[in-house]
Amino acid sequence: MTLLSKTGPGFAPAKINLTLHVTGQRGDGFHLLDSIVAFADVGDRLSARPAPVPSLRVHGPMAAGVPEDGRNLVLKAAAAMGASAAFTLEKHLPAAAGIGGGSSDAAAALRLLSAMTGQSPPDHPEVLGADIPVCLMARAARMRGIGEVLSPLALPPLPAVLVNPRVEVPTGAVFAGLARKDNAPMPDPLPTFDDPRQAIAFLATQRNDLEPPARQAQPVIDEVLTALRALPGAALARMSGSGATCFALFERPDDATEAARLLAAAHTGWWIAPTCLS
Ligand SMILES: C[C@@](CO)(OP(=O)(O)O)[C@H](O)COP(=O)(O)OP(=O)(O)OC[C@H]1O[C@@H](n2ccc(N)nc2=O)[C@H](O)[C@@H]1O
Ligand SMILES: Nc1ncnc2c1ncn2[C@@H]1O[C@H](COP(=O)(O)OP(=O)(O)O)[C@@H](O)[C@H]1O
Repeated sequence: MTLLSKTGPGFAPAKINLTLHVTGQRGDGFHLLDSIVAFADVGDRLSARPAPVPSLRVHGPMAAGVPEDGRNLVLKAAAAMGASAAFTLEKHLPAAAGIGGGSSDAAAALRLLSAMTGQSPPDHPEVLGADIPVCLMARAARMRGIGEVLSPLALPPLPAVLVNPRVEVPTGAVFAGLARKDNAPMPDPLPTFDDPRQAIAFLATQRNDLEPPARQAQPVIDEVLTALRALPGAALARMSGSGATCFALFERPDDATEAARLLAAAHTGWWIAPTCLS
């Protein structure tokens, strides 16, 4: 299990798509989305110090396989700002997992460089990655367009358990596996939620359209969803983003903590994090 406190511009929280409707496709192949996005209190930690040449060192429990060269979104973000720093990234989130780890790291780099240089982040961060605008905002939002159209959303804090079965799912391949690209959007405006129970009841009527193609590519996602649905107090279980990370929502934080403990005992190879989404 992993647990981190949520503070500072270098904190790169996990992004969770509580819903993810694919409503169309642009001429350039990118898909139009309608998604409720929330952020966890688990995440990576990025630090930066001024340096004449950009560099990156990655360490931490999920560092294996994460590139330290120009392929890393942290260095791509620095290049987009025309700024230089020596970065250290403490990696706690699994990569290629549907929780925007790389995007959240890139957003943290933009925040840190902005504070360091006084420059504003780029006007179109979606050019770096569709999830980067919402990760720059790092608070609950309705996300539309390909990810660049954002409206802040008031969500009650939602106790949750995140689970990744340690298989990587490439985002582009999951979009390519969609049977339909013109699915219905969410209602507009969205309802308001006074408490977790109301929010969960609404979310249960919505979808993640990427779930069927991701489950086809990685059947272990079915096993994760079944295990989450069997947990005491789990009110809703669903996949985030293009997978394979799934989440269960609870009405009470203690139930999420206990559920994560039970699951970690039964599945020692899975990445499991109790959290609160907001
Ligand atoms: C699906 C989502 C939902 O939040 O999350 P993840 O599964 O990545 O966490 C995001 O839209 C992913 O955003 P991000 O991971 O930044 O994607 P990008 O690097 O921009 O694009 C990777 C590939 O995904 C496809 N893509 C991505 C976003 C989008 N709106 N339409 C697409 O078709 C494209 O094939 C693109 O080449
Ligand atoms: N800082 C980073 N952390 C993790 N992966 C990164 C990072 N920068 C670039 N990548 C590359 O981006 C790919 C997608 O990673 P990630 O953003 O974690 O996935 P997802 O978009 O599914 O949430 C990985 O396969 C990895 O090679």
